[in-house]
Amino acid sequence: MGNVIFDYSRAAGFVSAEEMENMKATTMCAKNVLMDKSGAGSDFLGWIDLPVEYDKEEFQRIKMAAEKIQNDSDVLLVIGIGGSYLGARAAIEFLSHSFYNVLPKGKRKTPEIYFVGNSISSKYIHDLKDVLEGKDFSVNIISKSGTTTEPAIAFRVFKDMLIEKYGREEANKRIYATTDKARGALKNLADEEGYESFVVPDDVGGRFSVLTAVGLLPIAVSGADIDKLMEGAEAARMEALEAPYESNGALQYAAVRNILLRKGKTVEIVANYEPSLHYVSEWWKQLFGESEGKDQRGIFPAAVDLTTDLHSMGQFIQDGARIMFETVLELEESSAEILLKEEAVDTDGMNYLAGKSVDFVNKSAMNGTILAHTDGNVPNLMVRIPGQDEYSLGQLFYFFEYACGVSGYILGVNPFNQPGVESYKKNMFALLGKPGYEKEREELIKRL
Ligand SMILES: O=P(O)(O)OC[C@H]1O[C@H](O)[C@H](O)[C@@H](O)[C@@H]1O
Repeated sequence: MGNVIFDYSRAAGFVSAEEMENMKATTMCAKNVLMDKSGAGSDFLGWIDLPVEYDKEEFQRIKMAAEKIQNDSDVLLVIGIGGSYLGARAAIEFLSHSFYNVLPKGKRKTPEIYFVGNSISSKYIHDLKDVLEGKDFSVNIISKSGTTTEPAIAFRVFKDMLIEKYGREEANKRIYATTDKARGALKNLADEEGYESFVVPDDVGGRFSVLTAVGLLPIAVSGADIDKLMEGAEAARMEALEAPYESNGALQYAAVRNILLRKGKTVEIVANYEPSLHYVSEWWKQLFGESEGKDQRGIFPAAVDLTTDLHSMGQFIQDGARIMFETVLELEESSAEILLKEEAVDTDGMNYLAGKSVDFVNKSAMNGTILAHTDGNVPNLMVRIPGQDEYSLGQLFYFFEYACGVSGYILGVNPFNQPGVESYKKNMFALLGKPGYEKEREELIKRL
């Protein structure tokens, strides 16, 4: 089985071997701070050992719950936001059929899976209720704090719908709560109602939680092999912890992005050439955005889907303000082969591609774009993903998490908190009239 590879050879004109060597001491120091647990946010480092020290008993329960949901539900609703949402969605979209939810029965043996509670859209909730009509469904409510507004609202709606359909007792058997092991509103409710519960460990922050029950239960319901996912993460952990700087992809990625930042490259664009990687990019954006964007510092994490966005954002990347570098997620081998045929009349001028595969065209577009962007002064980094499978994805998740921890310490921030997220919440609570926010409400209303 192949390994996820970090390759910055295409950025050689922007990052020299000497600069990399000069960054070694800083990077190794950041790594040591991470491993010694001596840095800021060190209460949240449980993710480092997850691939080897996860709760095996709970892992079995996750598999059993997934099997029950597969057997008694046409649909699973996954309710969560941020780190309680993006990892599962990234994995399911990457590992499943591109049209998973609409495949005819027989072609898909596992339930349809919909994500809700990741916005406050009435229309979205309303329309999802229509989808559920006449279908058996279960709910996985995921919230570490148990008090996040978006999932709490969605949970109210769909819990009601479950109770109406099945009665309270049966509804409670169809609700799976993933939350804090001992505290919080959701934990209390789960205990009172007897929902099957899974744990978000205290020392694992939301954006680092994909390899806990937060990600694993929905991923298992989709039919993906969560053992292989953990094995991939374990392999990447071994490399991240043990390989020397010169051959350690995660450390090198952390070093290169900080070298580029110090040269004024304040935006990193993750680019993929496969639609099924779209949510991996979204997951990556939260990981790096919440970890590094603080104290008026950080690299702004952006993402494009290519070649789609070459017809929209491509102009800016090639030719706009020179503030960015690009990290290409390259899927080494497509999981499907489509061959182009020769047509009798070559109206569209595409006959020169007859006999070639669509993936050959995609890879040529990718290689051409990398050279064009590099020529346009956008340093290009590559992360090679060996295959569209669980083992590769487990590696990819861990690779980015580890690089993120090290990179945050190089930057000099606490990579494991997110104080800035509270500001909008305070204003929203005040405007909603939440008890305790009366004074803030008065002030805000004057400003509106
Ligand atoms: O799991 P929860 O407590 O509901 O949190 C869900 C998300 O919302 C918060 O506002 C944080 O910014 C995220 O880091 C977190 O992943």
